[in-house]
Amino acid sequence: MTSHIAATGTVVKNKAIIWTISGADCSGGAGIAADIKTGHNLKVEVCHLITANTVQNSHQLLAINAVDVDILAAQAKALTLDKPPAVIKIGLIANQQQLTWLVAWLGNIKQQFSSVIVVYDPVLQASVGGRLSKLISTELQPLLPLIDVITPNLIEATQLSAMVNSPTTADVLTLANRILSLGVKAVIIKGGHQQQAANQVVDCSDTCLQSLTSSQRQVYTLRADKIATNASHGGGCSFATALASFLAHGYLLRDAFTLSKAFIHQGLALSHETECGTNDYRAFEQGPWPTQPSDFPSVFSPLIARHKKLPPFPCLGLKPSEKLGLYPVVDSLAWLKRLLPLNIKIIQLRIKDKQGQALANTIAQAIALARSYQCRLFINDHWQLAMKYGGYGVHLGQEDLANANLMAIARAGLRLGISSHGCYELLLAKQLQPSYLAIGAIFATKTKDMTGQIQGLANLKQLLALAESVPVVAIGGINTEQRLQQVWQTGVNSIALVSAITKAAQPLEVAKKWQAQLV
Ligand SMILES: Cc1ncc(COP(=O)(O)OP(=O)(O)O)c(N)n1
Ligand SMILES: Cc1ncsc1CCOP(=O)(O)O
Ligand SMILES: [Mg+2]
Repeated sequence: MTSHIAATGTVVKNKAIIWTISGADCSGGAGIAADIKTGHNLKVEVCHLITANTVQNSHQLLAINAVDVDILAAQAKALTLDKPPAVIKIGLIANQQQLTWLVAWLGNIKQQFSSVIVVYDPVLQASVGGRLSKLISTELQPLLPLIDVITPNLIEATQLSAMVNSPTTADVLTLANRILSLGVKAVIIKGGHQQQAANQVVDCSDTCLQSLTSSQRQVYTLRADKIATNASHGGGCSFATALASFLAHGYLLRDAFTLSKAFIHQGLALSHETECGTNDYRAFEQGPWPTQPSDFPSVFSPLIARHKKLPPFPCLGLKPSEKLGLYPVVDSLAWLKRLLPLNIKIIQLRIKDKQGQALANTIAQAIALARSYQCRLFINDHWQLAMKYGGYGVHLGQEDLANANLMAIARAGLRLGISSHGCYELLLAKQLQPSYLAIGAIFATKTKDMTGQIQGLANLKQLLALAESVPVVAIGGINTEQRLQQVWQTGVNSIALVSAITKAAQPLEVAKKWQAQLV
């Protein structure tokens, strides 16, 4: 959402704009129709450039009439002046002329609007059967370096990767790596096309491989059970447009991917519920912005695979509906000594500038001190020392998790709090069954570099719903009473503060006053 000041002086919120460059399916299931419905449901404005008019029904593709490239060029020119895109989603490219124009035009638009993101769903075949495009996959090569995210299914991914290597059977990651080597910045390979026998649960995993730097690649794998329904016409188009919409709203790729998979799961589940015994191939059911935890996928990662047998971490010992309230995060024993007498229920020691014996001594004393006040003390990062000195709990970030012995922490009976920045990380952390989930940064903060990871209040509310019964701590930039109240009203269990207390002129007064507001 962007905003501008209107002539009246009021701030006008503009909807994010996406463009879809794709074919029209007269049966209303796929292509432009799906894109407009998805964009509408996901609260973006959709401009559409139609590449071809197709004649198809639920059973077959009968004809295709490609649109003249001059019309596409004129539409692009007119819209660039009026409604510049945040994200461009490309679907059907009908022929070589369109491809040649698109490659030249995308090169220009990316220079003109450096932040524009291009999502490409490589539609060559119609799902009702028959070729939609005159192009063969090798001809797509010049387009690929202009693409930020490509979203092939397994069959399309195999065809694309054959440009790099002979099409031998390969695992999904090998396919994804080959596709990245063609110049796209990220690939999401959709695994939903596996066949499903009656009453059989089929795992439907989608894999995203993102190139972060020339040598660094990041994998995200999301799993859901396949839903048996005939209402999946346009599901692929809807997935790519959902991704475009969430990216246009400013979500990171990992979160846009997670939300898009939830959107598709929700739509398939909706149609499954209303299925009435017909075998007709029907349009994918478009639902609203996904919020139900049951629609969200599970995260699969090496960390999760290593922790299949991890028991749940101990809970925080709260009475039903009791909240932790104020959660000061401080960096010294001196701060603990000042704050613990205030009767706070939770506090964190977050030391970044000590090592060796000095660090160990501080942590040992902190644990003993907090115990004497019966306060829940979480030690940030230093889980071995927290275990060694019989601490109450540890707080770990997502990067810290990789190097921590979670089984040892759990077996030692320590509580675990985990940081998360968005829905992908929240779902991952939740699968480890922590004692609490932290969500941040809610607002911009000077305490830690959180570039690209500011959640805002609306997203915090959505993440809270996904956390279900796990207590949520909000953190980051909560430094005014107004912000404190806004965050508290979302229903979080606790609010963590660093600078609002440690940089306050009268820290104890602030801590007391704010603590009294969080009941
Ligand atoms: C309550 C709470 N939430 C988040 C954090 C951040 O932890 P992490 O991501 O590991 O970053 P560092 O604090 O280690 O810089 C936290 N400490 N506490
Ligand atoms: C450690 C951390 N993790 C997410 S935001 C943040 C810093 C919070 O500090 P402040 O309360 O001063 O904004
Ligand atoms: Mg940490």
